Amino acid sequence: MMKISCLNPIAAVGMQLFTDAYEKVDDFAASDAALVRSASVHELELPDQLLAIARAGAGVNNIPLDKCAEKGIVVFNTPGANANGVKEAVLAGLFLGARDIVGGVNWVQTVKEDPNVAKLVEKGKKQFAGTEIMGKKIGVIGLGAIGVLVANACVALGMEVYGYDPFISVDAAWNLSKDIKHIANVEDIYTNCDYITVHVPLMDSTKKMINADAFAKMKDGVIVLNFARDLLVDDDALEAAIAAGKVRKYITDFPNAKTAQMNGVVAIPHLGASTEESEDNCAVMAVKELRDYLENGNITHSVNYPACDMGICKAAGRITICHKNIPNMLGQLTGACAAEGINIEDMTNKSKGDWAYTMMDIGSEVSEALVEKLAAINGVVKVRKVK
Ligand SMILES: NC(=O)C1=CN([C@@H]2O[C@H](COP(=O)(O)OP(=O)(O)OC[C@H]3O[C@@H](n4cnc5c(N)ncnc54)[C@H](O)[C@@H]3O)[C@@H](O)[C@H]2O)C=CC1
Ligand SMILES: O=C(O)C(=O)COP(=O)(O)O
Repeated sequence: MMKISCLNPIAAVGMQLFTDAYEKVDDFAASDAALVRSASVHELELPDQLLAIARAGAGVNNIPLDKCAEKGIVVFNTPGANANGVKEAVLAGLFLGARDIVGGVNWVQTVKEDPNVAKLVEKGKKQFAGTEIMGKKIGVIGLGAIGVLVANACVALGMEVYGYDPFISVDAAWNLSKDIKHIANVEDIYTNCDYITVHVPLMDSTKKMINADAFAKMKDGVIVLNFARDLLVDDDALEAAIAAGKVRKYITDFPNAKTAQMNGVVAIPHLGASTEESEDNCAVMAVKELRDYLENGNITHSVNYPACDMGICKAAGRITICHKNIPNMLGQLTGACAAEGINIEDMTNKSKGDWAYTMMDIGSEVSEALVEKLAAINGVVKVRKVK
């Protein structure tokens, strides 16, 4: 029986997809596969028997991807499954930025006991007035699942939309409204836009991408939205930019010890994906990915191993191998089969960066001897008898 642990609560509609062949356990150390949302896996010891981790969500900066790859642990995420939830939260953020709705709502609480509250409201409201969104320029940095939805929604709101993503996927490009201005140099977003919203993953290359240089180029009174990850923004530079009046408001779904205390910051408690729909979508997609990997060895939406799909095994046996993407691996893998007198009926080999994955359907049952031979090859990190 496969043991599954959850490092965060995962929506029931997903968990129900596990059959009787699975057992839910509390102990990560005892699990064959794990599901996670935002909990950090970095500090956890990765157990030897762990085959896969599925992130029910998009961002995988809470998972040690390289460490997992080295142990043959395939990490999945659920691209796009919570994108609409985040888009709607970003739209809420836009409206919270345009007028001081948060300040106004908080102020009403301070005068709510006054019998003249209705009159006070009319007198006091001007301090919370703002601007309209229609006709303003917004720059969307990162045009993936979320960025595309945000950009298109902003077009529908009557905004002038600038989109920047040097690595945009073909799918995302197809889905982008033709009214969006394609920006080749992110500086054009900084210098032109009234609103800037960031939708890129947190990686070494994007850490603190919104820094003092970026703020310096922005228009005075710009509103910056960050529904991606706190570390994309340099907090010290942000504080200075707010103090200087450069940034009118910073709307973030990722408050931290510094930004939560800053004036001019609207701090939302990471609600982007916290909708029933997003939670259900992510859980269902994550559990389906895990099951297909555990039961068939197929990989869909992995972030550290290549996509690889041979459907359901119709041969006598199926064996899968996680290995380094280095020369002569295939020769050695097939050689090991030949040495055992095994006929390979079908096979697939794919690579992604430093790592590769091979699936072999063979004409006989997978023997222990074959597993041992394959596992002994230099560069092989995990061998699994799937059938
Ligand atoms: N607030 C929340 O609850 C949520 C936040 N997120 C965050 O949003 C991020 C984006 O999510 P998705 O759109 O689903 O991911 P995605 O992978 O579909 O899109 C990310 C896009 O960023 C682009 N990109 C990468 N580096 C870039 C750079 N330097 N400049 C411009 N573009 C760059 C990529 O080409 C890709 O198109 C996630 O990585 C996560 O950190 C995601 C879901 C929920
Ligand atoms: O999917 C993401 O990247 C998110 O940030 C959502 O996080 P959550 O699943 O709500 O803890």
